[in-house]
Amino acid sequence: MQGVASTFPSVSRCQIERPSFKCSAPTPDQGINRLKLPPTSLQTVTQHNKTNKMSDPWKESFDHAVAVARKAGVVIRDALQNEVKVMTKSSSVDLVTQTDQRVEKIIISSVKEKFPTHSFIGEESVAAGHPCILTDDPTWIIDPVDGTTNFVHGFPFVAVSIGFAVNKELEFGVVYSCIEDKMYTGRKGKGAFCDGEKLEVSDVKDIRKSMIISELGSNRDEETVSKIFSTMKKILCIPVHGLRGSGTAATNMCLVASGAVEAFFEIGIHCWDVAAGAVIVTEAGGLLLDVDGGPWDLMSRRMMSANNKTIADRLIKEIDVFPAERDDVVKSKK
Ligand SMILES: O=P(O)(O)O[C@H]1[C@H](O)[C@@H](O)[C@H](O)[C@H](O)[C@@H]1O
Ligand SMILES: [Mg+2]
Repeated sequence: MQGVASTFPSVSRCQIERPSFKCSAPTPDQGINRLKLPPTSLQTVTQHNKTNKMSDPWKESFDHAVAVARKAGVVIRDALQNEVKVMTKSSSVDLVTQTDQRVEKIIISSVKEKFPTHSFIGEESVAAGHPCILTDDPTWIIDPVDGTTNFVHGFPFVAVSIGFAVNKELEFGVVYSCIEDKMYTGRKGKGAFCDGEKLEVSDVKDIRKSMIISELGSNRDEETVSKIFSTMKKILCIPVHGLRGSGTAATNMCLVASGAVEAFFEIGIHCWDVAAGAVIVTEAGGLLLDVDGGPWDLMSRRMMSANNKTIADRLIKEIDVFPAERDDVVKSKK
């Protein structure tokens, strides 16, 4: 499928001064699914690796995703110390920086080198005109900087998000919340973790005891904004304990997985915002639905992720749905 974008579009620029961050050096991964081999002969080790590859075919890809996400996070943290050149994509509030583009190139080129047959869907490659179609190929679904607006303003929630799908099914997700220095991971059938600690969604069933997270998005069409606000008003007035937004869908989903909030929903997100988080939430015991209660679809740009169906169904009743064009719509070339 599509490869790395050689050049990203050049768009309108302005400059912004931001507060600088002081960040500690990253710590090594603490026991994230590390393979422990007993001391034994080379032959047995080789045999063990072969068996392991068959029973756990995506382990190498997963380990690589964790390593490259951490490396990307270091690049993002370093970039926070400097002035950022801000460019725009679909509208004046859809921001992109050279860091988004650079980090995506770093991730894709490192994956290509190790796994030359794999495919990619990356936020900035798609912005540069690459197709956003999921095939049966092993596919890396990448948001190099989830929370670009946060990054531009120095609001301290920014994540590298890497989802991985095979035969159109998500196999693992890695979200590195790089300013907090938290590594979230999920692998199909193998659980979800944050820095090696197992994650579990909250067991709250009473919506009146819940905390919900959502976003205002980057659509400034008045009718859409009214629907977003009317939804939030209705949810607040249920009442719920609180309504929050971190500015990154990937981080929001990790907060559902961690049990810090009961649910995250948004219309207008893209597949790269939620592919990794989807695995992390489900592996932590949560569920994913469409915002109308139907089955969730990665390309639909709609997401309801919750700790349980009682909470999800109650929220779905209050959502004023608005249209968002699917990610996999093939645009005709003019
Ligand atoms: O563009 P990036 O990668 O920063 O991602 C988006 C967020 O993930 C959304 O939840 C959020 O609502 C915003 O639309 C934001 O753009
Ligand atoms: Mg994003």
